[in-house]
Amino acid sequence: MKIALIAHDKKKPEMVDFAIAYSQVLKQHELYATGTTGKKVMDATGLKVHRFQSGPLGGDQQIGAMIASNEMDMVIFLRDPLTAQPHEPDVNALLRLSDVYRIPLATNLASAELLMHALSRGEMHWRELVHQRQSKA
Ligand SMILES: O=C(CO)COP(=O)(O)O
Repeated sequence: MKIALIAHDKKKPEMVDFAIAYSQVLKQHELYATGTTGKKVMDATGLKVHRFQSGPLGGDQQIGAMIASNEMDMVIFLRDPLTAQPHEPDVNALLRLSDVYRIPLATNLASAELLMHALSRGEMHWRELVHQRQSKA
């Protein structure tokens, strides 16, 4: 599965703790991230992460583009609901596209943990069926 990891600045420590706690699950998947989040996760865990631009410089949009081509299977986006972001339209676009394409999306730590448990129980296999159907179309 392709999993996107994104965290706003005040949520980055939470993302790092999350990635450490679930590194055994995450290491079995292809990880993508916005620039700074990806660097922090890689430095803390040693996990391989494909890094896009930083969020304010277009990283959310790059991940959004993957969602729009059905190439992203899960999004963990620890967003900060208490701080205004200069790139709010990009953030909203990413959340919107996740809903358009029915991509499992967690916007806080509690939901992110539920998605990790679902992933380890094999409850995300339906995404492979989506990919198979797409490649036949
Ligand atoms: O701003 C972000 C998401 O909207 C995150 O970007 P960074 O990971 O580069 O800080």
